[in-house]
Amino acid sequence: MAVLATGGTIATRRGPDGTVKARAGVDELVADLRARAGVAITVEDVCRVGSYRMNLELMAHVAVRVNEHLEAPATAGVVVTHGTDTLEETAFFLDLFVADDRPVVLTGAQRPADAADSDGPRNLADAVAVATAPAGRGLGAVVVFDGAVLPARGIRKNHTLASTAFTAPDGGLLGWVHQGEVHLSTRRRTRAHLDLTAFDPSRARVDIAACYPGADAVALRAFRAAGARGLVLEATGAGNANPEISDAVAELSAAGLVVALSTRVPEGPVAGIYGDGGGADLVAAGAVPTGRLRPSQARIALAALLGVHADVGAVREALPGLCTD
Ligand SMILES: NC(=O)C[C@H](N)C(=O)O
Repeated sequence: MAVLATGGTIATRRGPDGTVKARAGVDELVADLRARAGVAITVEDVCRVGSYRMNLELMAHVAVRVNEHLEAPATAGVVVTHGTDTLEETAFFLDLFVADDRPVVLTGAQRPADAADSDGPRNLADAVAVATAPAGRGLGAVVVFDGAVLPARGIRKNHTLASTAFTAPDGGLLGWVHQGEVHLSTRRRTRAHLDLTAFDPSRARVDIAACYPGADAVALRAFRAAGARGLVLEATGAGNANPEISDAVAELSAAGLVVALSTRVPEGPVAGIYGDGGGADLVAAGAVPTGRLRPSQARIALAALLGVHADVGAVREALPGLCTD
C-alpha cells in the first residue's frame, strides 16, 4: 500500500522560531507503523503545507500521484495524509477524479505531531487498516478520523479543535475502526468519474458568495471581473437570497458564468421553493441547485467540471449529476 503525505497538523512541529508548521516528512509519519503493520508501505511526500494553503493545482497534483500509485497492481490502497481545514475539498476532488475501485483514504490530525497526545498516529494506523481492507473497495474516497469511516462526499469539518473533527450530516457513517479492526457497511455506490488528464485548473476559477441579510450583488460581479467562470451561492435556508442577487444571477448566467446554489445550513437539500429572491427565483435566473453539497464541495464539483469542459453548456448539464448521491 502507499502513504502520500501533503502536510497538515498531522505533520506539524513547533520550530525554534515558535511557529507551528508542517515539518515532518512521510518517513517520520510511518516509522512506527512500518514496524508493526504487516504490509509493505510505499511512501511519497507530495507537498508539505497547512491545508489552508491547498488550491486546485495542488489537488490535481495529489490526484495524479494517487492515480499513479494505483497503477501498480501490488498497491492495495492509498492513504493521503492532509490538513483538516480543507480535507473535505481534497477528499471530494479525489472522489471525482480517481476511477480505481481500490480504497483511497484521507486522514489527518487535530493535535500536532510533537504533542504528547497527538491523534495522528492512531488516525494513520486506522486509515492504513481501511486502505488494506478488502471491504474498503468500491466506496469512493473515504475519510478515516477518530475511529469513524466517512464518505468523502458530504463530509464537513465540524469542530475547529476537537479530535472528532468531521461529520457527514447527510451521508452517514460508512463504518468504524476499533482497535485495528475494520467494520464497514456493505453500501457501495456508483460514482461519476471525471478525466483528470482533461482537467485544466486555469479555467476552473469558482468563488463562493455568501448571502446574508442585506447582501448585495457587489461580490458576485467582482468575482466575475476577477476571472471566475463559476460561482457558488452560499444561500440562506433551503437556498434563498434576495431580488438583487437573483437579478445578478440572471445577468451573470446570461454572460456565461455557471452559478451553483448551495446553502449555509448544515443539513438537508436546497430546494427552489420561494419567490421574492428565494430559491425559485434563483433557479429561474439560472442557478443550478447542488442538492446536499455544502458550498465547499459544491465549489469543487463546479470547478472540476469547468476544468474538464471548455463548454459552459456541458458544465451546466453535468453539474446536477455530480450533486446527486
Ligand atoms: N488540524 C489541521 O490539520 C488544521 C491545519 N490548520 C491544516 O489544515 O493544515
